[in-house]
Amino acid sequence: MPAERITSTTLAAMKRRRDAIACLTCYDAAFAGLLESAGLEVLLVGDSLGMVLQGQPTTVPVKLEHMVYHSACVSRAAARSLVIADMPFLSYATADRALAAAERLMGDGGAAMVKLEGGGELAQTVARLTRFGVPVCAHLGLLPQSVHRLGGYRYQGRDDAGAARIRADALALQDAGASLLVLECVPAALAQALAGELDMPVIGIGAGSGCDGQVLVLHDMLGLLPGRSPTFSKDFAAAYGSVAAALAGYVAEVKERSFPGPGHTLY
Ligand SMILES: Nc1nc(=O)c2c([nH]1)NC[C@@H]1CN(c3ccc(C(=O)N[C@@H](CCC(=O)O)C(=O)O)cc3)CN21
Ligand SMILES: CC(C)C(=O)C(=O)O
Ligand SMILES: [Mg+2]
Repeated sequence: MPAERITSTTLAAMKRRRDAIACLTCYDAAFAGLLESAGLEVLLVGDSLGMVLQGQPTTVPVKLEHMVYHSACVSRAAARSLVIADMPFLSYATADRALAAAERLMGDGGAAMVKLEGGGELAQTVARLTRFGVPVCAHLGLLPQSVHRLGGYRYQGRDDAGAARIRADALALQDAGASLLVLECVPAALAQALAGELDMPVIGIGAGSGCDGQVLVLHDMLGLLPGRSPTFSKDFAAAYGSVAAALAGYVAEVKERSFPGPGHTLY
């Protein structure tokens, strides 16, 4: 009998038990099988695929079609893990567009949750999605789709005003119905405080070890992008010697909260 599917309810229970959530990005069926076997609870079909698979300079050129295709590849091979699909650039610029994008990502792509980048300005959109049965993961801190406004991939929430904005955004999105939060490139102290305050689990990337779980880009943690991976990432393939061992080592280090260590925590 197949094990029960992981949902946002499973992840909320893990948070309450202080059981760390292990997540990686995943873009195809072969890796989906390996990641699920290694014990990853969450597979994120990230729009990072634009940079990692397509060789684009940013995630901005990624299209809904691309996300639907890769979500379908991953979800076909994942029986138990929660498959989250990124909504690409501007595909959730209005609530109507977001509902149409969710229809494709879940209906054709087989995703069980969608993720969108932004704060309180998205509360109405998140409320509409969740009211119609679309589980939503929020994404705060460094927002790669806003790289042309931000001027680069830099840490966010480093001053009091920035930290207060991220906190207010997180509370607004949780109130609107978001059931998960990815916090990218914020100081570890801020991420730990938010994880303590919020009911929804907080999955960190470059946000220290005080989160409820961790996510990395698969190709970074497998050392497939030498010289092009962020400092907060770690080459688990170099540390463990094979793909399967790297995935198992990542899950173990996330669960025992030894990753990210001080060397992978910038602020
Ligand atoms: N391969 C890859 N890994 C990622 O983690 C990733 C992507 N691609 N594409 C989409 C976004 C972009 N991300 C990035 C990209 C670069 C940095 C970076 O170079 N950060 C600097 C810190 C800058 C600062 O000090 O504020 C670093 O040294 O890590 C961070 C996140 C995270 N995501
Ligand atoms: C880095 C994660 C959080 C992401 O959004 C992506 O891979 O696109
Ligand atoms: Mg993304």
